[in-house]
Amino acid sequence: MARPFHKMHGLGNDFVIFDGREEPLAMTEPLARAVADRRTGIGCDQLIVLEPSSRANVRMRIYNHDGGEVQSCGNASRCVVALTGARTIETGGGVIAGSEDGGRIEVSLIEPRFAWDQVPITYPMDTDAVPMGWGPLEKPMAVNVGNPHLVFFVDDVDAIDLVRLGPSIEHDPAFPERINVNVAQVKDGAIRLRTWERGAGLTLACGTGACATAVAAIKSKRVTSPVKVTMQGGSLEIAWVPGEPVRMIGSATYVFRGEIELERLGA
Ligand SMILES: N[C@H](CCC[C@H](N)C(=O)O)C(=O)O
Repeated sequence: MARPFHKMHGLGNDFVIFDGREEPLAMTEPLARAVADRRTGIGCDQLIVLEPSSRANVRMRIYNHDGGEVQSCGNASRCVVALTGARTIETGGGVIAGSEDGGRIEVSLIEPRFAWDQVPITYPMDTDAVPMGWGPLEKPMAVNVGNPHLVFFVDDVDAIDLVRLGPSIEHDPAFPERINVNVAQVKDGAIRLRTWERGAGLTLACGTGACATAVAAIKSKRVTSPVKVTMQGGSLEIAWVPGEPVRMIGSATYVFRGEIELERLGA
Protein backbone atom coordinates (compact mmCIF):
# COMPACT_ATOMS: atom_id res chain seq x y z
CA MET A 1 0.00 0.00 0.00
CA ALA A 2 1.44 3.37 -1.08
CA ARG A 3 2.71 5.58 1.72
CA PRO A 4 2.99 9.38 1.23
CA PHE A 5 6.22 11.20 2.02
CA HIS A 6 7.58 14.73 1.86
CA LYS A 7 10.94 15.56 0.23
CA MET A 8 12.54 18.66 1.83
CA HIS A 9 15.98 20.13 2.40
CA GLY A 10 17.77 22.62 4.59
CA LEU A 11 20.50 24.30 2.50
CA GLY A 12 20.81 21.19 0.35
CA ASN A 13 20.98 18.74 3.30
CA ASP A 14 18.07 16.64 2.12
CA PHE A 15 15.41 14.60 3.85
CA VAL A 16 12.59 12.16 3.22
CA ILE A 17 9.90 12.80 5.84
CA PHE A 18 7.18 10.26 6.71
CA ASP A 19 4.33 11.41 8.95
CA GLY A 20 3.66 8.54 11.36
CA ARG A 21 1.39 10.51 13.70
CA GLU A 22 -1.87 9.12 12.33
CA GLU A 23 -0.55 5.91 10.78
CA PRO A 24 2.42 4.49 12.74
CA LEU A 25 5.48 3.50 10.70
CA ALA A 26 7.89 0.92 12.13
CA MET A 27 11.22 2.05 10.68
CA THR A 28 14.19 -0.33 10.67
CA GLU A 29 17.85 0.21 9.83
CA PRO A 30 17.66 -1.79 6.57
CA LEU A 31 14.48 0.00 5.48
CA ALA A 32 15.92 3.44 6.28
CA ARG A 33 19.03 2.56 4.28
CA ALA A 34 16.90 1.37 1.35
CA VAL A 35 14.78 4.55 1.30
CA ALA A 36 17.89 6.76 1.53
CA ASP A 37 19.71 5.01 -1.33
CA ARG A 38 20.08 7.55 -4.18
CA ARG A 39 19.89 4.86 -6.90
CA THR A 40 17.48 2.18 -5.71
CA GLY A 41 15.44 4.22 -3.21
CA ILE A 42 14.14 7.78 -2.97
CA GLY A 43 17.50 9.23 -1.86
CA CYS A 44 18.31 11.49 1.10
CA ASP A 45 20.98 12.34 3.67
CA GLN A 46 18.59 11.56 6.52
CA LEU A 47 15.17 9.94 6.81
CA ILE A 48 12.73 11.52 9.29
CA VAL A 49 9.71 9.79 10.88
CA LEU A 50 7.24 11.99 12.75
CA GLU A 51 5.44 10.44 15.73
CA PRO A 52 3.05 11.65 18.45
CA SER A 53 4.75 12.99 21.58
CA SER A 54 3.63 13.48 25.19
CA ARG A 55 6.50 15.97 25.75
CA ALA A 56 6.25 18.18 22.64
CA ASN A 57 4.03 19.03 19.68
CA VAL A 58 5.68 16.22 17.69
CA ARG A 59 8.44 13.62 18.01
CA MET A 60 11.09 13.54 15.26
CA ARG A 61 13.04 10.31 14.77
CA ILE A 62 16.16 10.64 12.62
CA TYR A 63 17.86 7.94 10.55
CA ASN A 64 21.17 8.66 8.80
CA HIS A 65 21.87 7.60 5.20
CA ASP A 66 23.52 4.45 6.60
CA GLY A 67 20.27 3.56 8.40
CA GLY A 68 21.52 4.31 11.91
CA GLU A 69 19.09 6.16 14.22
CA VAL A 70 20.61 9.31 15.76
CA GLN A 71 19.61 11.94 18.27
CA SER A 72 19.47 15.29 16.48
CA CYS A 73 19.35 16.98 13.08
CA GLY A 74 19.37 20.76 12.86
CA ASN A 75 18.42 21.25 9.22
CA ALA A 76 15.62 18.69 9.46
CA SER A 77 14.24 20.35 12.59
CA ARG A 78 13.71 23.56 10.61
CA CYS A 79 11.94 21.51 7.92
CA VAL A 80 9.65 19.91 10.53
CA VAL A 81 8.75 23.35 11.96
CA ALA A 82 7.91 24.57 8.44
CA LEU A 83 5.99 21.40 7.52
CA THR A 84 3.95 20.91 10.70
CA GLY A 85 3.87 24.30 12.42
CA ALA A 86 5.26 22.54 15.52
CA ARG A 87 6.75 24.85 18.14
CA THR A 88 8.33 22.09 20.22
CA ILE A 89 9.93 18.90 18.89
CA GLU A 90 10.98 15.86 20.91
CA THR A 91 14.26 14.37 19.68
CA GLY A 92 16.65 11.79 21.08
CA GLY A 93 18.90 14.69 22.06
CA GLY A 94 16.16 16.49 24.06
CA VAL A 95 13.12 18.68 23.40
CA ILE A 96 13.92 21.56 21.05
CA ALA A 97 11.90 24.70 20.27
CA GLY A 98 11.09 26.26 16.90
CA SER A 99 9.39 29.32 15.42
CA GLU A 100 8.80 30.72 11.96
CA ASP A 101 8.77 34.27 10.66
CA GLY A 102 8.16 34.21 6.92
CA GLY A 103 10.95 32.15 5.35
CA ARG A 104 13.20 32.48 8.41
CA ILE A 105 12.90 29.58 10.82
CA GLU A 106 14.55 29.68 14.24
CA VAL A 107 15.29 26.52 16.19
CA SER A 108 16.75 26.34 19.69
CA LEU A 109 18.66 23.11 20.19
CA ILE A 110 19.82 22.07 23.67
CA GLU A 111 22.38 23.74 25.94
CA PRO A 112 25.74 22.45 24.60
CA ARG A 113 27.61 19.88 26.70
CA PHE A 114 31.42 19.81 26.81
CA ALA A 115 32.44 17.13 29.29
CA TRP A 116 34.38 14.20 27.75
CA ASP A 117 31.71 11.69 28.86
CA GLN A 118 28.90 13.91 27.48
CA VAL A 119 30.31 14.16 23.95
CA PRO A 120 30.94 11.13 24.46
CA ILE A 121 34.62 10.27 24.28
CA THR A 122 35.97 6.96 25.55
CA TYR A 123 38.33 8.33 28.19
CA PRO A 124 38.83 11.53 30.24
CA MET A 125 40.43 14.43 28.35
CA ASP A 126 40.34 18.17 27.78
CA THR A 127 37.62 18.64 25.16
CA ASP A 128 38.81 22.19 24.41
CA ALA A 129 41.89 20.63 22.79
CA VAL A 130 41.40 16.92 22.20
CA PRO A 131 45.00 15.56 22.33
CA MET A 132 44.70 13.62 19.07
CA GLY A 133 45.62 14.14 15.41
CA TRP A 134 44.73 12.68 12.01
CA GLY A 135 47.14 13.90 9.30
CA PRO A 136 46.95 17.71 9.12
CA LEU A 137 43.95 17.79 11.50
CA GLU A 138 44.80 17.94 15.19
CA LYS A 139 43.68 19.19 18.60
CA PRO A 140 39.98 19.67 17.80
CA MET A 141 37.34 20.90 20.20
CA ALA A 142 34.58 18.43 21.08
CA VAL A 143 30.96 19.33 21.89
CA ASN A 144 27.55 17.68 22.09
CA VAL A 145 24.62 19.76 20.80
CA GLY A 146 22.20 16.84 20.96
CA ASN A 147 24.63 14.81 18.86
CA PRO A 148 28.43 14.47 18.99
CA HIS A 149 30.75 16.81 17.06
CA LEU A 150 34.47 17.46 16.64
CA VAL A 151 35.50 20.91 15.40
CA PHE A 152 38.89 21.51 13.74
CA PHE A 153 39.84 25.14 13.08
CA VAL A 154 42.05 25.36 9.98
CA ASP A 155 43.53 28.10 7.77
CA ASP A 156 41.87 26.86 4.57
CA VAL A 157 38.89 24.47 4.63
CA ASP A 158 39.27 23.78 0.91
CA ALA A 159 42.79 22.42 1.46
CA ILE A 160 41.54 19.62 3.73
CA ASP A 161 40.83 16.23 2.09
CA LEU A 162 37.74 15.57 4.20
CA VAL A 163 36.63 12.59 2.07
CA ARG A 164 39.91 10.83 2.95
CA LEU A 165 40.20 11.98 6.59
CA GLY A 166 36.50 12.01 7.60
CA PRO A 167 35.84 8.27 7.82
CA SER A 168 38.92 7.48 9.96
CA ILE A 169 37.98 10.22 12.43
CA GLU A 170 34.26 9.28 12.42
CA HIS A 171 35.11 5.66 13.24
CA ASP A 172 38.02 6.24 15.66
CA PRO A 173 37.59 4.02 18.76
CA ALA A 174 37.94 7.17 20.89
CA PHE A 175 34.32 7.94 19.93
CA PRO A 176 31.99 5.17 21.19
CA GLU A 177 29.00 6.61 19.27
CA ARG A 178 31.19 7.66 16.29
CA ILE A 179 31.24 11.41 15.63
CA ASN A 180 30.45 14.22 13.17
CA VAL A 181 33.61 15.91 11.81
CA ASN A 182 33.67 19.68 11.15
CA VAL A 183 36.52 21.68 9.57
CA ALA A 184 36.09 25.44 9.97
CA GLN A 185 37.87 28.59 8.85
CA VAL A 186 37.27 31.88 10.66
CA LYS A 187 37.59 35.05 8.55
CA ASP A 188 36.33 38.57 9.25
CA GLY A 189 34.21 37.40 12.18
CA ALA A 190 32.37 34.75 10.13
CA ILE A 191 32.87 31.00 9.65
CA ARG A 192 33.22 28.83 6.58
CA LEU A 193 32.37 25.20 7.35
CA ARG A 194 32.60 21.79 5.74
CA THR A 195 31.23 18.73 7.54
CA TRP A 196 31.79 15.00 7.22
CA GLU A 197 28.60 13.71 8.82
CA ARG A 198 28.44 10.57 10.92
CA GLY A 199 26.44 8.06 8.91
CA ALA A 200 25.98 10.32 5.88
CA GLY A 201 29.40 11.56 4.73
CA LEU A 202 30.01 14.93 3.07
CA THR A 203 26.77 16.94 3.02
CA LEU A 204 26.02 20.37 1.52
CA ALA A 205 25.18 21.67 4.98
CA CYS A 206 24.95 20.40 8.56
CA GLY A 207 22.76 22.29 11.04
CA THR A 208 24.10 20.71 14.21
CA GLY A 209 27.59 21.01 12.71
CA ALA A 210 27.06 24.74 12.25
CA CYS A 211 25.80 25.01 15.85
CA ALA A 212 28.68 22.96 17.28
CA THR A 213 31.25 24.94 15.29
CA ALA A 214 29.77 28.32 16.24
CA VAL A 215 29.68 27.30 19.92
CA ALA A 216 33.33 26.17 19.76
CA ALA A 217 34.37 29.40 18.02
CA ILE A 218 32.49 31.58 20.55
CA LYS A 219 33.79 29.56 23.51
CA SER A 220 37.38 29.93 22.26
CA LYS A 221 36.82 33.65 21.56
CA ARG A 222 37.50 33.29 17.84
CA VAL A 223 34.18 35.04 17.08
CA THR A 224 31.31 36.72 18.98
CA SER A 225 27.61 35.76 18.97
CA PRO A 226 25.65 35.82 16.68
CA VAL A 227 27.86 34.44 13.92
CA LYS A 228 27.21 33.64 10.26
CA VAL A 229 28.20 30.11 9.26
CA THR A 230 28.51 29.51 5.52
CA MET A 231 28.52 26.02 4.03
CA GLN A 232 28.43 24.84 0.41
CA GLY A 233 24.61 24.81 0.48
CA GLY A 234 24.18 28.23 2.11
CA SER A 235 24.37 30.11 5.41
CA LEU A 236 22.88 29.93 8.89
CA GLU A 237 22.94 32.49 11.68
CA ILE A 238 23.92 30.92 14.98
CA ALA A 239 23.58 32.57 18.41
CA TRP A 240 24.82 31.25 21.74
CA VAL A 241 25.76 32.54 25.18
CA PRO A 242 27.20 30.16 27.83
CA GLY A 243 24.50 28.49 29.92
CA GLU A 244 21.82 28.77 27.23
CA PRO A 245 20.62 26.61 24.34
CA VAL A 246 22.29 27.25 20.99
CA ARG A 247 19.95 28.91 18.44
CA MET A 248 20.03 28.63 14.65
CA ILE A 249 18.13 30.71 12.08
CA GLY A 250 17.79 29.63 8.45
CA SER A 251 15.56 28.38 5.68
CA ALA A 252 13.68 25.16 4.96
CA THR A 253 12.66 24.15 1.44
CA TYR A 254 9.76 21.93 0.36
CA VAL A 255 10.63 20.09 -2.87
CA PHE A 256 7.85 17.57 -3.57
CA ARG A 257 5.29 15.18 -2.15
CA GLY A 258 5.49 11.58 -3.27
CA GLU A 259 4.17 8.11 -2.55
CA ILE A 260 6.09 4.86 -2.17
CA GLU A 261 5.17 1.20 -1.57
CA LEU A 262 7.83 0.47 1.06
CA GLU A 263 7.41 -3.30 0.76
CA ARG A 264 8.74 -3.05 -2.82
CA LEU A 265 12.15 -2.03 -1.42
CA GLY A 266 12.58 -5.55 -0.11
CA ALA A 267 14.19 -4.35 3.10
N1 LIG B 1 24.86 13.00 10.85
C1 LIG B 1 24.28 13.56 12.09
C2 LIG B 1 22.75 13.67 11.99
C3 LIG B 1 22.33 14.72 11.02
C4 LIG B 1 22.94 16.03 11.33
C5 LIG B 1 22.81 17.07 10.22
N2 LIG B 1 22.10 16.64 9.04
C6 LIG B 1 22.16 18.30 10.79
O1 LIG B 1 21.54 19.07 10.06
O2 LIG B 1 22.28 18.49 12.02
C7 LIG B 1 24.57 12.62 13.24
O3 LIG B 1 24.81 11.44 12.99
O4 LIG B 1 24.55 13.09 14.37
